[in-house]
This record gives sequence, C-alpha cells and structure tokens, in this order.
Amino acid sequence: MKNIVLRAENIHKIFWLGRNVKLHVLKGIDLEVKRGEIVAIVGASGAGKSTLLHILGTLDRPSEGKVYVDGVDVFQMSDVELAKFRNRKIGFVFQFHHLLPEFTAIENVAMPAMIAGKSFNEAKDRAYELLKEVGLADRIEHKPSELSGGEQQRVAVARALMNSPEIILADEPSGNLDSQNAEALHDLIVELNKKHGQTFIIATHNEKLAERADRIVKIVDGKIHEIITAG
Ligand SMILES: Nc1ncnc2c1ncn2[C@@H]1O[C@H](COP(=O)(O)OP(=O)(O)OP(=O)(O)O)[C@@H](O)[C@H]1O
Repeated sequence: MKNIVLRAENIHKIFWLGRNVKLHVLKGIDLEVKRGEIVAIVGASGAGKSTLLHILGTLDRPSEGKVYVDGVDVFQMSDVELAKFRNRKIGFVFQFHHLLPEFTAIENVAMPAMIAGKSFNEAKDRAYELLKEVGLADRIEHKPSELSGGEQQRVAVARALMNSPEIILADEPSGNLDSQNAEALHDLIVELNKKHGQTFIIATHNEKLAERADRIVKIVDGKIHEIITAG
C-alpha cells in the first residue's frame, strides 16, 4: 500500500551468548508505519526497543522476518546496496551516531550528502537551511564541543534530514537533555513532522515525548503488548 512507508513482518532477534546460550529478544514483531506518522516505541529497559530500531533502520539483520521500506524487501540486498539505500531513505538520531568532533555543525549536517557523493559546496546551502530550521543559523561554524547538549541534538536532527529521508529513526533523542531542552526537541520533532510530513519512529522512556506520537507501541517480553492511538 502506497501510504505504508515501513512494514515489519514477524521480526525475531536472537543473540547467541555462547554455543548453547541464547537470548531471544524479539519474538515476532509485526508493525506497519504510515507515511507522515510519528510512532513511539516504549517498554521497560531491556525490552528490545533499540534492537528493534536497529533492525527497522537496516543497521542489523533480524534472525527471522522481513522489513519493507517503501515496498522494498531490504534484507534481500547485499550489505553494500543496503548501506546506499539506508543513506538515502533513513535518517538517524541515535546516541551512538555521534556528531564528528573535528567537523563544524554545517559540515556534520552536510555529511550524509557527501557520503552520497556530493561535494561540500553542493551540500552546504541545504545544510545551512536545515540548521536555520532547527534554530542554529548562528552556530554553523561551531564544533560539537562548542555546542550545548540540546544544540548538538538539534544538529543531529538537521543531519538526519539532509538527504530528505523517508523515515527518521530516533533512539531516546532527548535522553541526555534537561526537561527544557527535551521539550524544545519534542516541539521540533512535531514541527518537522507537520511541515515536511516526515515519518518518525522513536524509542523512548520519556512519557511526554511518547504522548506526542500518533501511536504508542508498547513492547513487553519481545512482543507488541499493545498499540495506543492518540486522541
Ligand atoms: N549485541 C548484543 N548481544 C547480546 N545481547 C544484546 C545485544 N544487544 C542487546 N542485547 C540484549 O538484548 C536486550 C534488549 O536490548 P535493547 O538495547 O534492545 O533494549 P532497550 O529496550 O532498548 O533497553 P533500554 O531502554 O535500556 O535502552 C537486552 O537484554 C540486552 O542486554
């Protein structure tokens, strides 16, 4: 269906800890995400939220099951094809996807376009527009260490938008922020979603952020326990 941007079917993930010791983290997840939707994934620590986001974001392969992004069965691709596809279709605001410390804000934002083969000169106008959009037009030459935590996360959001991806995945995006900065980031996500129709899938413990999603997907014991629709 055209308005389904992502579909996950029967996703299982097993981590082998030794020859006979396994951890069955995801036990058959089915999920459809509509274009332009904000979906929050919630659940206790260790429930498998990050594991699921990594699989939906094609960063990790499931032990079983399929993921379709824009109708494409992503895990049929080779690692090289998948990396190119990912860079075009998916933006990440992950804690481990840190900004590159030796590059300025505008260079960090331009990076996904440069990975896709553009020069900095070709990418810099859009990178500037995006930084302006996240309220950082006067910080473009700052390196990450010269930015506050909230500002760094806004640079990460601008970077995630650089290649106009279909989907932005965020793992605890406001996790390291104080409540005021967290609130500002939540406002920004909702604003970008409204303005650009950008799809967001966000794993979070933050109830205030989850409440702003169109749907909240709760994971318990490796399965979807319930899906709460807003309003
Ligand atoms: N690479 C790995 N190898 C082995 N076990 C792993 C690996 N990655 C995650 N796990 C385990 O899988 C389970 C789910 O981890 P995951 O990070 O997905 O949880 P989470 O719901 O995101 O938790 P949190 O809210 O604390 O971030 C945990 O018990 C974790 O220890």
